[in-house]
Amino acid sequence: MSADDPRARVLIVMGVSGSGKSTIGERLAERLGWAYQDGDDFHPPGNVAKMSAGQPLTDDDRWPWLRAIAADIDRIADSGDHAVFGCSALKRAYRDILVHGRNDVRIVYLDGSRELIAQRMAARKDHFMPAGLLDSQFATLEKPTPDERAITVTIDASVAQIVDAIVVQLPQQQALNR
Ligand SMILES: Nc1ncnc2c1ncn2[C@@H]1O[C@H](COP(=O)(O)OP(=O)(O)OP(=O)(O)O)[C@@H](O)[C@H]1O
Ligand SMILES: O=C(O)[C@H](O)[C@@H](O)[C@H](O)[C@H](O)CO
Repeated sequence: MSADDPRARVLIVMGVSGSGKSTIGERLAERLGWAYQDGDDFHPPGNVAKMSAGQPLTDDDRWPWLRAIAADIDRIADSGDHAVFGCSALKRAYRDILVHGRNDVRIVYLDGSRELIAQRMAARKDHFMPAGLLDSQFATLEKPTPDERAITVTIDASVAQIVDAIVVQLPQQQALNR
């Protein structure tokens, strides 16, 4: 990111299920003094029921969900507020709905191996998402391309190290704003 970039108002922390979106997103928001919003809270009940039953979502299941998140991102950024959103945003077309050309909305990609994420999901309790959906999450994933100017961090590190790695990649002035 160059120094003349406008300051981001919204960061979208993306990645497959179990990559750490909620964990990292909450800590990053706390560090920046911003609100945290979880994309899972925008799913219609039918989507959650489907995933809980071990069925992957289709594009058609995801479009209305993504549009609802995009509307909330616009509301927050347009009002001059800030937030971190945790949202899988697995495909480029999904991210295009969320970002739609805004340069005050930036992507943070949590990059990790299937093995590490499967281990973390196996250890996780009280979550609707079955570990059996991880293969379909990876099959659907389109990693951000350079033109998306995403901040990419490896998740094979402590939560504090990952948050630090994100913050140092934010424009300098913003990183100091905490
Ligand atoms: N850096 C880390 N080191 C160790 N454990 C981690 C790390 N990041 C996340 N975890 C753990 O991995 C599990 C998955 O993390 P989390 O629930 O935040 O992922 P998620 O991407 O939000 O998942 P989902 O999309 O399914 O809601 C949790 O049990 C969390 O405590
Ligand atoms: O697009 C999707 O398939 C969904 O967003 C999933 O990724 C879940 O919402 C989440 O990751 C489970 O907790």
